Amino acid sequence: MASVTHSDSGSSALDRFPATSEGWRSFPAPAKLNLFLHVIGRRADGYHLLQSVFQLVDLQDTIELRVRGDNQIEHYNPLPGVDPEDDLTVRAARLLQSHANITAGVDIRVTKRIPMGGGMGGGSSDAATVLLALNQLWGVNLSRQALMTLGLKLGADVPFFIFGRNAFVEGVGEIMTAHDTPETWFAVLHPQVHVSTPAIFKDERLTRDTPSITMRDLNVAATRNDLQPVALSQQPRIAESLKWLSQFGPARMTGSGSCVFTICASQSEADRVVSLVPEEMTGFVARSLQKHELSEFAEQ
Ligand SMILES: C[C@@](CO)(OP(=O)(O)O)[C@H](O)COP(=O)(O)OP(=O)(O)OC[C@H]1O[C@@H](n2ccc(N)nc2=O)[C@H](O)[C@@H]1O
Ligand SMILES: Nc1ncnc2c1ncn2[C@@H]1O[C@H](COP(=O)(O)OP(=O)(O)O)[C@@H](O)[C@H]1O
Repeated sequence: MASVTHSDSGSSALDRFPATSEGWRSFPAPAKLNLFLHVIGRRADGYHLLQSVFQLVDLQDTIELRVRGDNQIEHYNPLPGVDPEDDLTVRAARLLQSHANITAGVDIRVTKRIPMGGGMGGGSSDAATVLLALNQLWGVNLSRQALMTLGLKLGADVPFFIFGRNAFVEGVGEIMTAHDTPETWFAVLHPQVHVSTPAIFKDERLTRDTPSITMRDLNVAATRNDLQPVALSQQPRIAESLKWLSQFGPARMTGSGSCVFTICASQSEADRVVSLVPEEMTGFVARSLQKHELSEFAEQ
């Protein structure tokens, strides 16, 4: 185990994220879209075997961190409805602290922009950013693979954000193959409903036997989101958003919902779609990213 003090200096990876006079550094936590999501089986422990392409997008939360000399972990601005001890940022910091026997602590502030429970991986991305940033700030220097294994304990989407590149994802979310995707603009609708991921996976109507595909044969047009029919039946407002967005092109849900998206030919087309969104819905434009900005915070 690393013997660590808060070595918040001398690391070139941190230079792009300078500290304020009060010692805070700001780090991005990008969202993801699932370009498709197939459920191909179920493990003995009930977790589902998935195949999906995960796409990083430029909608981001901001995580501010300030290393402490004592071992306390303090969340400065808890999210409404989330106990600070349940917040994935706090859980990520505690997990790394105990895993690596760290004697330092950290103060945490989160600025939320990614819709919660929207299937865009916000909580998982926040956790991944904390793991990546503290890997540097606390001088832990875990490898990318070790951080991904640790991150999986927090949630199935966390390893992807630590991997840091668009990927064909398999297993329960831990098997990753880099998959380059074209520069794309997305129009995204948030139906303002929260979908419970466990409730979707538990639903007996869920398709769990989609045939496995290989990345080489991947034809995104021939794919789907197997969680979508169940989410639509649980939350009719998702169906309304999907119907509205489908006027502009093929639209589908991301993850376990509730956000839905369509691919646009250009930024101006995405802007146009979002400008037409009716008042009772919320829409935004998202641009594809090729890489997580913190990807060099863990060694290969
Ligand atoms: C469906 C996906 C696809 O990206 O995303 P989201 O919509 O949540 O972003 C993920 O696999 C979700 O990941 P995440 O939100 O981290 O889920 P977790 O906290 O790990 O799991 C919540 C619950 O969902 C079920 N679950 C999750 C993942 C999986 N492969 N099989 C499952 O059966 C389990 O019942 C688990 O207890
Ligand atoms: N930092 C966090 N950001 C968002 N949600 C969090 C966070 N920490 C814990 N959660 C919990 O995780 C739930 C799902 O979060 P989120 O990642 O936003 O959705 P999804 O898994 O659909 O992408 C939230 O409703 C909330 O209770």
